[in-house]
Amino acid sequence: MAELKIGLVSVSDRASSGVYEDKGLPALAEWLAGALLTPFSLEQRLIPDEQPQIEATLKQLVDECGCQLVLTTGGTGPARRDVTPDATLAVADRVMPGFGEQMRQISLHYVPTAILSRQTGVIRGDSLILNLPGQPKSIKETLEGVKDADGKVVVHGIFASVPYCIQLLDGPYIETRPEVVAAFRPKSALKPKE
Ligand SMILES: Nc1ncnc2c1ncn2[C@@H]1O[C@H](COP(=O)(O)OP(=O)(O)OP(=O)(O)O)[C@@H](O)[C@H]1O
Ligand SMILES: Nc1nc2c(c(=O)[nH]1)N[C@H]1C(S)=C(S)[C@@H](COP(=O)(O)O)O[C@H]1N2
Repeated sequence: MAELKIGLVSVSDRASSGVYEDKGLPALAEWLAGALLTPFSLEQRLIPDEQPQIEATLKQLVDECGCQLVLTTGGTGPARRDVTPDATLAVADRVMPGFGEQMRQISLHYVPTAILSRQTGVIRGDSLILNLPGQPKSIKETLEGVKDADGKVVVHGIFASVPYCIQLLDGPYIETRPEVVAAFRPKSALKPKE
């Protein structure tokens, strides 16, 4: 089975031009390091809000680098230069609308403007591409979901569904730290204990 390779794309005019420091890529990498038990490698890109460049980056990460999962952050809103979902849909073979729906559900627990994010999820080839909002704190929020004071899950994070999705796309078997995010699979899809 191929090693798990994850592409990270931070889409930001200001971070990519040095106006401010990029916090998107470090937040994604840090969250994954804390959440995944399965070894993985990263391909990271910091690019401006330019649709052709976003499309080319997504294609490269999936088609050339072999990333089974690509997470983008930024550029999902309604502003004229927010084009990440448009680029994502342009390179998609199939749309996975549930990811965007679930992220907006989660984010409504944090900000009333959650509905302004056009974020989506798609499949290209055998890879899953997911758009997260640009606010660095929204990365943990959307991947992990909403928990109460005792750590009990109130709204499932989208990452709970990612390992099974990758498995259905014939990718590696991904295991997570349940205290961060529990990966859900039907019993029939669980790997037998060694
Ligand atoms: N890569 C990033 N690093 C640090 N902070 C970010 C980053 N991307 C977004 N933010 C923060 O989140 C806010 C909302 O993100 P959004 O993607 O809408 O950015 P923006 O206003 O389009 O600007 P830009 O593309 O120049 O980051 C930004 O105003 C900024 O405070
Ligand atoms: N979890 C979470 N989701 C969020 C936000 C946030 O702060 N946290 N910001 C919202 C806002 S204000 C906007 S405009 C949209 C789009 O943000 P983006 O353009 O940075 O992707 O995401 C929304 N979703």
